[in-house]
Amino acid sequence: MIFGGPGRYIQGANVLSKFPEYLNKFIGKKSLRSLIVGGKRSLVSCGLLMETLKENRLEYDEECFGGECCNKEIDRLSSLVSRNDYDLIIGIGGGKSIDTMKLVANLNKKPVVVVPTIASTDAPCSALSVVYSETGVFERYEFFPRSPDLVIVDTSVVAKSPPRTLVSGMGDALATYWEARACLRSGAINCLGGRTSPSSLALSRLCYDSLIEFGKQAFIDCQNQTVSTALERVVEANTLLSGVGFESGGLAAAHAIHNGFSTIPATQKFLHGEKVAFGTLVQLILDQEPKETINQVLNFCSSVNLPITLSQIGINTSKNNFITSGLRKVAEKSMAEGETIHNLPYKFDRQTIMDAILEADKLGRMWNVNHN
Ligand SMILES: NC(=O)c1ccc[n+]([C@@H]2O[C@H](COP(=O)([O-])OP(=O)(O)OC[C@H]3O[C@@H](n4cnc5c(N)ncnc54)[C@H](O)[C@@H]3O)[C@@H](O)[C@H]2O)c1
Ligand SMILES: [Zn+2]
Repeated sequence: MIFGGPGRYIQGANVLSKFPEYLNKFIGKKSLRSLIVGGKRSLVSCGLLMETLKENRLEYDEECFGGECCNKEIDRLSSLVSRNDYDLIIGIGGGKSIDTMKLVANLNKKPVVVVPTIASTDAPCSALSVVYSETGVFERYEFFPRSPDLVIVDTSVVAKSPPRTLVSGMGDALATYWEARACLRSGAINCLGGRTSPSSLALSRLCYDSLIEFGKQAFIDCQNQTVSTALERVVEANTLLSGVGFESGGLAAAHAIHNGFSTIPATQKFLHGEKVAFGTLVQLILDQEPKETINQVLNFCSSVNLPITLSQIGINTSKNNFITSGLRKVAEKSMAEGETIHNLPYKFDRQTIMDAILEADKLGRMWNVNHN
């Protein structure tokens, strides 16, 4: 088995004020010239980071992220790094800018510090990036020899982020235990090239249990911009536990179904974790999980507004040609060679996957009718 994790993971309210101290302690250099890259809103939300760098006379340049982790953006930022020979790369924001900067840092053999400003995915801790086309269609996973050197999550920044992004992170984290368990059962190879470790399964389970126990309260606390125990526990679940859990545990159907949905343009305005949540439901159906488990997941999703039907991820099954051609495209993409759906302990044909997607939608619609 192979188990991996970030060099150091730091989480708490206002931890960004100690950024120089952490750099010194964990990156091991006193004077560094950094490139900071993030989206406009994430750069604004990290004012404390910039102030602290200035106070400590640490040089940095800021660059705005273009919005997609695609070859064009990777090349643009990579040439900026090689032209200026920065000592350190700081990727801030959501999953896309973080993935881009992990990739850029690895291409240029520079240390990378990740500062998530939203707890929307488990991208911060992993040693891989997900690359898309310029129009947002999933292309490939890029794997690196090392995990990020440092991940710093300031929960006072996350508490002020849009609650929908925290919820999306819960959707991404919801899949982790079920996917890792499938990999352990099938003996699949995890994202690091080894077998799933029991430790990663235990962390994935803690991730799932944290969501069930604290998810709804964390959602309320984020709406009130309050750093609370529930928020801390969910940020840890979304970022650290899910990150280590999926990477050392392995991915399976939930993420493959998500990648399948990337072929449907109407789903692209929905966040990664929102589609992964629906993919989790599909995997539970493929896994023939008992009704109680499926109901627990449906109940959790609806308590935090995670999608449980196709229409909640933008697909109108009665109006467009989803049933006649879209559904087949989703199933085909999710079954492409190398896709993580093949990590399930049994083999499926395309029809079974199409049926499972429709069954998940049916259960979700019934749940909404009976509980709203
Ligand atoms: N590498 C991995 O291990 C891994 C794991 C999971 C997901 N991912 C990838 O992550 C990506 C999805 O990430 P995402 O859901 O975070 O989307 P995203 O990166 O597009 O971010 C969502 C939105 O939040 C905004 N945002 C960021 N910080 C903000 C703040 N403080 N306040 C307000 N808005 C803010 C961003 O500008 C963006 O518009 C996908 O490409 C997915 O494949 C990668
Ligand atoms: Zn994910």
